[in-house]
Amino acid sequence: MALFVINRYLGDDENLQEDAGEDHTNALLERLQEKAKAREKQMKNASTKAALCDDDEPGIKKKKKKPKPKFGEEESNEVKDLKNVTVKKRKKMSQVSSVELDTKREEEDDEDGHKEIIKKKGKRKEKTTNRFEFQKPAEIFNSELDNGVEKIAEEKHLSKKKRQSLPKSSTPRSVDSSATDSEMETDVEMDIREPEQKSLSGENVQTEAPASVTILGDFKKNTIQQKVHRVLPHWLAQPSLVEKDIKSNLIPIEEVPGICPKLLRKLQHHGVKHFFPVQKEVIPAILDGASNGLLIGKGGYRPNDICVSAPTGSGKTLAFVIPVVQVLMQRVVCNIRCLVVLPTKELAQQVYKVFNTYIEGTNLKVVMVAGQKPFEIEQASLVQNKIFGCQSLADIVVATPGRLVDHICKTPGFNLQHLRYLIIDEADRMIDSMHQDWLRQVMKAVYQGDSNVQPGSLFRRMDPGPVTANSFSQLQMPLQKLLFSATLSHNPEKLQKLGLYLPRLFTSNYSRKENSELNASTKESDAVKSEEKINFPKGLTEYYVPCTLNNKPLIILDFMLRLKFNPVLCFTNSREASHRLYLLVREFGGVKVAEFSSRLSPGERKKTLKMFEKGKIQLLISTDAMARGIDIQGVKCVINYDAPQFIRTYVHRVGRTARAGKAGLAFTLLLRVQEHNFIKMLQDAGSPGIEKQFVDAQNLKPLIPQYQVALAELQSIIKEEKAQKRV
Ligand SMILES: Nc1ncnc2c1ncn2[C@@H]1O[C@H](COP(=O)(O)OP(=O)(O)OP(=O)(O)O)[C@@H](O)[C@H]1O
Repeated sequence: MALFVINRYLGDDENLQEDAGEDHTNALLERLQEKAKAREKQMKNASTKAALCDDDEPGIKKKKKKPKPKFGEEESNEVKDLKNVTVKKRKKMSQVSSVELDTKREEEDDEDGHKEIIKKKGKRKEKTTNRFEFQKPAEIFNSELDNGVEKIAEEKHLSKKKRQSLPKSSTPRSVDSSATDSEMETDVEMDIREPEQKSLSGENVQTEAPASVTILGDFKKNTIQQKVHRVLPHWLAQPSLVEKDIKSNLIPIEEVPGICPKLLRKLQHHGVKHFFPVQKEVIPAILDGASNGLLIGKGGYRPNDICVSAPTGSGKTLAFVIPVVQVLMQRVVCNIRCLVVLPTKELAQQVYKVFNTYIEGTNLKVVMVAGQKPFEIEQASLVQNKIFGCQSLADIVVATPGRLVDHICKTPGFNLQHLRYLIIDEADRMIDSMHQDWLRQVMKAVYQGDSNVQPGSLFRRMDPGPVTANSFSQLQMPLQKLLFSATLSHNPEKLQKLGLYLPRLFTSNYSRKENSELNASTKESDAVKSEEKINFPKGLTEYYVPCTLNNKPLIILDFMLRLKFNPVLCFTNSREASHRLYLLVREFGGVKVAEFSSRLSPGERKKTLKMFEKGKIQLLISTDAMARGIDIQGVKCVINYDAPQFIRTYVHRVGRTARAGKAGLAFTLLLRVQEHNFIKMLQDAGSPGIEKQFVDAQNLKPLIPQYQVALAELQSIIKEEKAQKRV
């Protein structure tokens, strides 16, 4: 019976009858023992793996005892074992792949019955524990399990001791470096991290998935080149160099080729015996573009457009006035051949004056349309109505963009079809004002007569388009754009807005080293640097004066009364600030002061400028209306009462002194909070260096009583002004 039961158990019942005997009984018993051993081993493995999963929890104490498998449950235990192996493999895979897979692994773990673990533990802890599982050799892990919680506690104690004995820097802290010591000590993870660290340094550590496992979607970390290196167009990368130092690079006017004797005499008559570096380079280039006369370019080709970037006060105005006057002197019929566009009325007035000086004694006529005079008067100065049609009265028009567009749209006979030169002064500022649409209007006016040109006409103007054999077969009446600024952008995207034709760049913002670097491999940072670098006038000395909001006006008074700076041009950031400071200094007394801002009418502004030029005003307080281009002889000192926000503004403000190779001083009053950023802005722009200039508080003390009185006066004046405004 016993044999029968054993045979049934071993699944041999069909042989029971045939093999009955003593040998057979012994064999059966042996097999039974083997089977029992195998089952015991399986059970042991199963319980170990279950404990392994439980051990994921911070409290290993929670290790659950697995119910003993019953007969007939072997198969299900094997399946469980297989599942455990799969979980391990998956975890190994997840370590190899990126963090992105973590979420997926969480889901997989969930499916495998590890929900509780994931819920209870933070993500950081879970990752650490998982890593331990794959990297730690199985023997260490099993022995820990065998010895139970007590052994682990013992090890914890030992490892803590070991850590304490190690120097701080050598204590390995990988993931949990941010956690506090107390946090780590309460966590069993720290105990098991010790062997992990050891295994990390060991050679046999298996960090990759086993060869039998195929990892789908595995990837290697490739460094992707994210930055697109910018390559400057050749004309920007290879500009013509304009020397920065005016004084040591003067050239006698006779040595510059192509200037007619009449103009040379005129130059000498006005005290110009030498050309400045920018004039030496640019005048011949403009003359060269018209070497075949006014109506066709050199060799019949359209001449290159020209961009000039040279420091403030370096003589850019004369660099375009002289060649334009020389070329236009050849004209027979009066038509608008040159249009100069500038941002402000005052600047237009100044350039108009220079043109007038050099057209004297020729048939040329220059007209200014900048809103200084009523619109009708400007119209009458531009066009004359005759029996046979409208006749232009101007060869050269100097204009501000707004007024120019008004005349293009509203003045009958205002004709730009014969325009030969379009000069854009303060070009960077004019690019910024492109939203006014003035350039499109001008170009439309220049090419509008295209369809009306007679078939037999010798010269015609075609809308610029692709260069074809046909476009070359016609003689083109060229339009050449000339751009000037002290802070001309070298940014091709910005310049592209101007629709330049094969431009040539003349610049002082340039060094040979920088250029060769740019040329070899135009790194973006280099390109940006060269783009932002600005040249300051050689004779300029820059200072900044640390101040507080309260002592700012006192510092200005100290400069004027004690240090006797005269004449001083002082800039504020708003017309209100200009007005208040003007009133305060006026009420304080002892200084001839005036203000210059849009508060004044154009007439008042003109008068103020004249008085300042004549030395009748010691301190002129202005907004940025005067920052650009204004050329006032003898300004020895510029003070930035308010620090400018942009480097371009700073460069143009301080550029009102140290002009034409002379010396000049620039002071900027800086609040403590402004100092760092301001100095950095200047350094980035390539300033030769700004020095700190302290004003002794003792020097300001004697001014305080009178200053208090002036302040009280100022308050009542402001109140009155506000009341008047309301009425
Ligand atoms: N060759 C020269 N010889 C003597 N003086 C000159 C010469 N060229 C220009 N100047 C004088 O230098 C001063 C500055 O010239 P200009 O106004 O043209 O400078 P700019 O480069 O246009 O300055 P900004 O960028 O500030 O407009 C003017 O007073 C001008 O008369």
